[in-house]
Parts: sequence; C-alpha cells; structure tokens
Amino acid sequence: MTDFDDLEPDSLEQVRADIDAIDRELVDLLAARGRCVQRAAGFKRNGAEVRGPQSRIDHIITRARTAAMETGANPDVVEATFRAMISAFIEAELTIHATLDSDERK
Ligand SMILES: C=C(O[C@@H]1C=C(C(=O)O)C=C[C@H]1O)C(=O)O
Repeated sequence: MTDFDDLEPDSLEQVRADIDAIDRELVDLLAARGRCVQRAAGFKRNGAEVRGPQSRIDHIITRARTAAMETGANPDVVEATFRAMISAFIEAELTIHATLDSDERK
C-alpha cells in the first residue's frame, strides 16, 4: 500500500491530494470485497442466510477494532465505517442473491 504519512505537508491541497489517492485505493479494495460478497451469495439458500448470523458481523467488527488499535486508527471511526459498509454489502448481496437461479447456487 502507498505510504501517505507525510507529517509535514506543504499545503491543504497536498493533504487533499493524499486523501483523494487514499480514497481511490479504498474503492479498489471495496471492489475486490464486493466480488467476494457476490461469490458468497452463491453459497446461500435464502435471505436469512444472506444476512448471515450476527456472530459473523460481531467477529468482523471485533477484528477491525483490534486492527485499528494496532495500527493507530480511531477504532470508533473504523467500527462506524465497517458497520455502514457491511449493511450496504448485505443489501447488495440480497439483490444479487434474488437474481441468481437456483442452479447457480452452490
Ligand atoms: C459476505 C457474507 O454475507 C454478509 C455480508 C457481510 C459483509 O459484508 O462482510 C457480512 C455478513 C453477512 O451476512 C458472509 O456471509 O460472509
């Protein structure tokens, strides 16, 4: 991953350019994550399975908060971001699942 930790930026424009570049990398990662979610939909039989067990979401959030603390990110910001991301992916996965024919499901 690109190192964006320029602790003495020359200008607000430079900081914003770094943020824009980070956002571009985030979108690439979200695209890869979305492809995984799409594949996960093929293994599920109904909407309840698409939503998954609460324990899976709890596990993801706990891991993300731990990783945030290890790397110096704000755990509350990370958790809020992950909760919004997971909700959006579940909605997208429900849509994908509804379009799959039963023979496309594993
Ligand atoms: C992708 C899955 O399905 C859902 C999507 C999740 C996500 O975006 O991380 C998490 C839990 C799920 O209910 C999964 O079961 O792993």
